[in-house]
Amino acid sequence: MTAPGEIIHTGAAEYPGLDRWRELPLKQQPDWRGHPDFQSAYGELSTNPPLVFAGEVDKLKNRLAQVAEGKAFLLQGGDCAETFDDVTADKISAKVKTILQMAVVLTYGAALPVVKMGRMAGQYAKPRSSDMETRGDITLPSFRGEIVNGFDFTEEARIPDPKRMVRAYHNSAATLNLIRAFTEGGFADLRAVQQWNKGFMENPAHAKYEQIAGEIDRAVQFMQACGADFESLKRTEFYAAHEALLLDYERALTRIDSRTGQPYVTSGHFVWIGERTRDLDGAHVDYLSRVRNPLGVKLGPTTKPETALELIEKLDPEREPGRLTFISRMGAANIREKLPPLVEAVRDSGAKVVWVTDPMHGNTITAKNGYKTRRFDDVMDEVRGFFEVHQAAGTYPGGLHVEMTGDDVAECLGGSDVIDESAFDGRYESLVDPRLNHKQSLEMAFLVAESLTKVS
Ligand SMILES: O=C[C@H](O)[C@H](O)COP(=O)(O)O
Ligand SMILES: C=C(OP(=O)(O)O)C(=O)O
Repeated sequence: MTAPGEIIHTGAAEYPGLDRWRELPLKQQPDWRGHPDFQSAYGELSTNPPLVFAGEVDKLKNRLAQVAEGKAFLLQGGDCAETFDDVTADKISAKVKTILQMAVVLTYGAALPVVKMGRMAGQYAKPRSSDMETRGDITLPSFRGEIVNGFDFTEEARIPDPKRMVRAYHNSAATLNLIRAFTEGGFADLRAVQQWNKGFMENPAHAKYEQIAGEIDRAVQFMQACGADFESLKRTEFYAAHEALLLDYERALTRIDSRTGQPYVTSGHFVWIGERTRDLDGAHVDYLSRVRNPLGVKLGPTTKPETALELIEKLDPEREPGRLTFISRMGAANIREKLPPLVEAVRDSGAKVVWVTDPMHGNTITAKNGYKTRRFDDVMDEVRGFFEVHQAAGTYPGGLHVEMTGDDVAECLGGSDVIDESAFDGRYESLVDPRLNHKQSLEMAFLVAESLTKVS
């Protein structure tokens, strides 16, 4: 049996310091190192092929360096928690389609390239506020994402099972394969994406976006008339991102890049550290400081300016362009007060990070009928606050990070095609946090495009 923290030699990449995290406080993990299947699952992941290639990861870092310079915009979107059952062509294509649609609208608004990234192909681990969940008089371990345990409220389902990491790996591979096929194989054709957006405009609830939708349409027609190379516009880059929460999984999928001799997390192109695990002396910050991927860190309302600066020091000591993205998730009520000191401190330090807004996680409420939800108006208010703060500080609002889906779910309240609480029964599918549905996601893109048109 392996003691917690013991280094397991199963072929996983060896690199000086890479295993230092094992000696540090490690939050939000299942207690499964003694499970009879742990070693074999870890071993299998350690020798499986990487899901992404380090060269692609470097390319993304270059794209993010452009964002940090204010020359591109970043869109990160996808599920709160991916599920194994949702690894289907329909669900994946709906998500990719929605992100591409949003990206076209944002590209027009920003008049800049949009870096497209899914919370996809790896977003299987969830941090929880509480280790236990109680329903009636039964208390069981919390659901921690399908990479760890099952959602069903039974004792058996909630036992962490390391074999789930292997299933998550294979599901991520299948998802990534389809994303690559879609985005390389013609699905991303700008003209097709524009046709999908026309479908959105047919709903009278969206008439207020007519002007900007018409402008985009004319721009596409103009490009066509000028003989623009639509062949090259049939393909697009699309990157995979997830929270690097489960360090056994991330460690097992770390590989040494044969070109540079440097370690990369190969479970996705971009990984982020969550609000609950970003302790300066914790295992997550240490581990991710040692891999070469571009990294995100979530910053909630309790973040102090000096913490943001120390995170830069730890995660990006070389000040490498595109290395670090700060994803603020303050809540609509806080952003105008809490974000400015952070943005100003980072600006004054001379460090260049990408600033992204996550307008979801600070705006969670419980609906009267018990569902976890978010109001579309609060989400949009936080986005507006984000732009205002950056405008006042003379810094660049670099992107959006949203929990969304391509399906017609009812999880967040509001939007022009209004969702109210009565729609939750039957159309609420998320296993953890509420997502914007397809229409709400596009509506957000139109609203952000309007703000960007004013900024640019
Ligand atoms: O997605 C984020 C977190 O996992 C989630 O907000 C935690 O939710 P909880 O407070 O229900 O545990
Ligand atoms: C858990 C998440 O966010 P945060 O760390 O900001 O709470 C998330 O993005 O899934």
